[in-house]
This record gives sequence, C-alpha cells and structure tokens, in this order.
Amino acid sequence: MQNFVFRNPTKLIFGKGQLEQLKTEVPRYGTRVLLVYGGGSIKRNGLYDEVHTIFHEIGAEVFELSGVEPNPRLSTVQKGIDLCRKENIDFLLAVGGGSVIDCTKAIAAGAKYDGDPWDFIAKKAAVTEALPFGTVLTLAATGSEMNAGSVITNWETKEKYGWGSPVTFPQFSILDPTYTLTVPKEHTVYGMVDIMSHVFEQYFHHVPNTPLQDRMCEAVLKTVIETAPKLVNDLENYELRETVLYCGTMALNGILQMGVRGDWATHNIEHAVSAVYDIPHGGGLAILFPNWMKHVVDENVARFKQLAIRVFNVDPAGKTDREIALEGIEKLREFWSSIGAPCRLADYGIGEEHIETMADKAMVFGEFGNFKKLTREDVLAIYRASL
Ligand SMILES: NC(=O)c1ccc[n+]([C@@H]2O[C@H](COP(=O)([O-])OP(=O)(O)OC[C@H]3O[C@@H](n4cnc5c(N)ncnc54)[C@H](O)[C@@H]3O)[C@@H](O)[C@H]2O)c1
Repeated sequence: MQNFVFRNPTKLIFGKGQLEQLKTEVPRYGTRVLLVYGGGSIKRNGLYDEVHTIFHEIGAEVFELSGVEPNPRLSTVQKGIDLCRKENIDFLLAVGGGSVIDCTKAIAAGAKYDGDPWDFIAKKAAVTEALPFGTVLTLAATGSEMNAGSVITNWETKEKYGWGSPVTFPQFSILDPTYTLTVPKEHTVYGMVDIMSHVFEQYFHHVPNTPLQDRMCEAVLKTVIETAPKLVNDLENYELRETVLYCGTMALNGILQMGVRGDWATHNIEHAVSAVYDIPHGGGLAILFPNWMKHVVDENVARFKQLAIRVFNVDPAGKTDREIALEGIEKLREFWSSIGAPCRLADYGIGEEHIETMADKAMVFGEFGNFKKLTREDVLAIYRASL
C-alpha cells in the first residue's frame, strides 16, 4: 500500500435522540447562527421546529438561508456569504442532505475569502480559513457530513465542480436515522447508488497489497446490497435506515482510502452531465458507472474478478477471468435496476445533442482518472454507451 496520513476532525454524533447534543455543541462556537436548509422537507417532518426550540433554549440568535437547491448553486452560496457578512455570523448549521451541507461548506469558506467564491470552487485559489459549521444530516448518500468535500454548480456557465480544503470539515455532525425516514423512494435509491459509487471510486486502483482496504470496501458494498431491496419496500424501517446511514458516512470519510489512490473519473463524468441537465447525482452515477467499468475492465481484470466473486457471488467455474469480471458488472447493473435506479441517459430524456459539450466540461482540467487516464475520446465513448 501507499504511505498515508489520516486526519478527520469531525465529531460524529450518531443515533436516536442525539439532536439534543446541539445544546452543548453550538455554544462552543458563538451565538449568531446561520441555519441553512433546502426546500422545506425539514418543516414537514418536524426537524425545523425541534432545531428552533433548541436554539431558543440556548439563546442563539438565528438567521436563515432556505431554498438550497439539490445540486446547490453558486448564486445561493453568494446569498449565504452576504448574510454571514451582514449579520456577523459566528457559526453555520446545515440541516439537510449533501446539497445543503456542500452549500454550507462553500458559504463558510466564502465568508472568510476576500473575492469571488468561484475562484476556490474552480480551483483557481486556495481556501485557508472558514467559519465553523456543523450538520444535522437528513439523507444517507454523500458522506459530506464527515468529509471536507463540496460540489457546487455555476448555473450561468453550466459548470459543476468538486472542491475541498482541510478547513472545510464539519466541526460535528448529528446523524439520527429518524430524520431520514421521510426520504422518498427515489432519493433513497439515488443515495444508495451514490454510497456504492463512492466505494467503487476507491476500490479501483492499481496499488498492490491492500487486503484490508479491499475487504472494508466489500463490506460496505455487501451491506448496502443486502439492505437496499428491503429498504425500498419498507421506507420507514428505522433499523434499515440506520444501517444505510452508517454505510454512507463510512463510504466517504477517508477511512476506505487510506493507503490507496482512488479513481474518481466517473464522478467527474457525472458532474459534467448534471451541470448541463440538473439530474440527480445518484441517478447519473447509476447510468454511467457500469459503462465506465466496461470501458476500463482490461486495465486490471483481476480487481473486477475479485469484485464479481466476492461481492456479486459470480460462480467462476468454467469461465475466463474476463468473463467473470464482465458478469460482475452485469450483476451490478441488474441490482441497480432491481431497486429502481435508471440505466440510460434516455431515462432522463437526454440524447446525443449535448454530449460534445459535456465531454468538453469533463475535460476542463485535462485528462483524468487514476485507474485509467481518460481522454476526451474515452469520455465520449462512455457517454455514447450510456445513451
Ligand atoms: N461532498 C461530497 O462529498 C459529495 C459526494 C457526493 C455527491 N455530492 C453532491 O451532493 C449533492 C447530492 O446530495 P444528496 O444526494 O445528499 O441529495 P440532496 O441533498 O440533493 O437531496 C435530494 C432531495 O432529497 C430531499 N430530502 C433530503 N432529506 C430529506 C428528508 N429527510 N425527507 C424528505 N426529503 C428529503 C431534498 O430536499 C432534495 O429534494 C449533489 O450536488 C452531489 O454532486 C457531494
């Protein structure tokens, strides 16, 4: 394996009733709080009122930024930054899914950055400081609750980039599975696809001797595969929600990537699609990932064979390594279809019209991917296979 340094400063507070911990956590950072949330699901499930009751009890002065979009936009980040400056905010609390958390990260950094926040999102500048923020997670998917990453869309220029900094880890994240019980079926499915995709991004590498990393990745994948079919038919089952919530955090909090160098090409290819079409991230990944896999399988057939046998229970008898590998990829496609994930860009009404534009957007920082460096031709081939 490769040398590595691991640091993750986020305090994870997991379980039923843990929202109460806001009473001790928030006052550590100040009294003027910006509450950031999305389209109102937290009002419908009562979380909004519970948070306000706690703020009232601890005497916090609360300001609000609502309406953060799925695939959060630069314009909303700018609104949040303006509010932080105008109201002299000490601390931000994100209450929502990955979109709300990612937006909060950009606001926290932007409030301390003297310039256009797009500079650091588009990697033209580095972030050195951020306002402290915490999260109350309502959707199992991104891992943003325990990592420093954020993905922001500039809707004017149709660009969507991931960025991050050592100063954009949440100070704490509260994960009570109760608040995920109201996530609709389609977003539950997208979340589970996203979780599995994060594992795949870290599983496909060429680093030798990673037996524990491999098995930890496989454990997350097998747990999601075992839980997903039950959860999609029993959305209010607390224990199933609890399992998936924990999987989501473990899939992208840095633990699986110790000693390896993940690929991350498919996330880049997906961001270029959702920058143009504003489709759900998990839906895009479900379409693109199996096609990326087929495109790169010959780079390391042994890893795909290992995945096929250990995770998808492919019977290797009488088959070549490549046949086993391809059967594993097919099983992944079948599994995602079985839980209701899309499998073609056409499922979102996307045809050939903009694939050249999407390829240009994916290539903006040059060739990418660590498992196989993808050229523009590779990206176009993966888009075409996904139509
Ligand atoms: N920072 C990271 O590490 C990271 C990783 C992967 C993806 N992302 C980004 O995160 C974004 C997607 O985040 P997401 O998948 O968490 O989804 P999301 O935050 O966009 O939420 C999806 C939908 O679910 C709704 N919702 C959330 N919680 C709910 C609840 N409890 N009940 C009912 N409805 C609820 C939201 O209002 C929204 O409409 C994308 O922009 C993606 O690119 C970030």
